[in-house]
Amino acid sequence: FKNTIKTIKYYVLLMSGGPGSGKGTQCEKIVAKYGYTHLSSGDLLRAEVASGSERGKQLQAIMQKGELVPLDTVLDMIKEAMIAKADVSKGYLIDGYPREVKQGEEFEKKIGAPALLLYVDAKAETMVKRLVKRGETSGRADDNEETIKKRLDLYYKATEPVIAYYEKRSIVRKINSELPVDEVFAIVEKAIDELK
Ligand SMILES: Nc1ncnc2c1ncn2[C@H]1C[C@H](O)[C@@H](COP(=O)(O)OP(=O)(O)O)O1
Ligand SMILES: [Mg+2]
Repeated sequence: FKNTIKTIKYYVLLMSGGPGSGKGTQCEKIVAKYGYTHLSSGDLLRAEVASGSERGKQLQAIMQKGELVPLDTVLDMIKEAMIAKADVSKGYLIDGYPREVKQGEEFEKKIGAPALLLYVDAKAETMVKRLVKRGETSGRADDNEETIKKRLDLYYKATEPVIAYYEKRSIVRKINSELPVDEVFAIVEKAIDELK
């Protein structure tokens, strides 16, 4: 690659929040309005597996055993995807990463400091309700009540501390995601526009 990550001066926005809080829904609207490059760590991993590459095969083996994909692998994939879009990107929207404080620290070291963290916040009860409903049509194996409980536990244990970590730098904007989608987006827009 000709570009290094140093040439990437654009905004990095992190999208954080619990499972079912509405991250994906808001990301879609952000992309439509601002044209940012949307990178979802889960999508990147699944695409790598689907490509049949050597790394994809290794990832698949790890995931089949139910183990965690090494932190460096996920981060390298995000970084490569960022570099690949460096010439055309207006900014990056990173969805679902970092999942734990360690991942946030590594992100800083290898990529840089994000400009904003949108903390999409909904009550546990609301997230469960939305995921159960999403599970009726999503075809996602993890949208069932038992797995949802585990994902929520992991979120509160590992991911919420990430928000506290960035709060110290005052880049966190808390978004009330109990509201209807368009009202949530109005708050998101305000937070992004304040950056400019
Ligand atoms: N503000 C809102 N009000 C009502 N339903 C919402 C909502 N935001 C999202 N949803 C619905 C859409 C999905 O079926 C479900 C989960 O949303 P999602 O965007 O897929 O969440 P996430 O990506 O955070 O897991 O909830
Ligand atoms: Mg999502």
